Amino acid sequence: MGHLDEYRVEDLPGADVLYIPDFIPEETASEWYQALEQSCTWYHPKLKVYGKEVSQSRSIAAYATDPSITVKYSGHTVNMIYTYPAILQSIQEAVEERLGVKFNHVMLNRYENGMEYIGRHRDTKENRVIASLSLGAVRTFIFTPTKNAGESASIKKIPLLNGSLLVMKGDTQKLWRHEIPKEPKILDGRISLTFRQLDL
Ligand SMILES: O=C(O)CCC(=O)C(=O)O
Ligand SMILES: [Fe+2]
Repeated sequence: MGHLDEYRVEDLPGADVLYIPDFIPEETASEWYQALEQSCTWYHPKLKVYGKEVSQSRSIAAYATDPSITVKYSGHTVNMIYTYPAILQSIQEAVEERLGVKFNHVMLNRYENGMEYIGRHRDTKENRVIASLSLGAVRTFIFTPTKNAGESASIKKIPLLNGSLLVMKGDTQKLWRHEIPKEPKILDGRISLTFRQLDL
């Protein structure tokens, strides 16, 4: 991904993050948003939190290229679909072409408004590269360093624009956590497509 060096995000010691603000034009982003809202298998996962069943606020949809790929988190086995809708297939190909890497899984998140969020977390290191395409409302992505990121590391906020692409790779998951906090003033929806590489 050396051809994308100009998009490297500074001030994230030990991490390896690219941010392409204008990956696709806003008009395309709006078209894709509507198409995905219609064609994906959205649902609210039921998670087990401290032994209690709770419904996750943001909805998700998940696809994989190979039937051996399964994903589980917080006691929930993800409803994985092994046939991509045509629009999703072409989006994945566009991302693969731009980055020069292949993905075998995509997890989509739909945040109805600023009350829906994703808590601070790390994704598994199995995810060598995660590319996240943002459609819709601008939401703030926050990186928080773990102790191992070093003394100089501090919180970094990136407003993820409509049509932008954020790529996390290398030791990013090992040394940093990330989240999208609640922003109650935001009334519009956002969809993110997180393309991933899982081991078969
Ligand atoms: O919505 C996003 O951009 C981030 C989602 C995320 O961190 C995840 O799905 O692991
Ligand atoms: Fe994540």
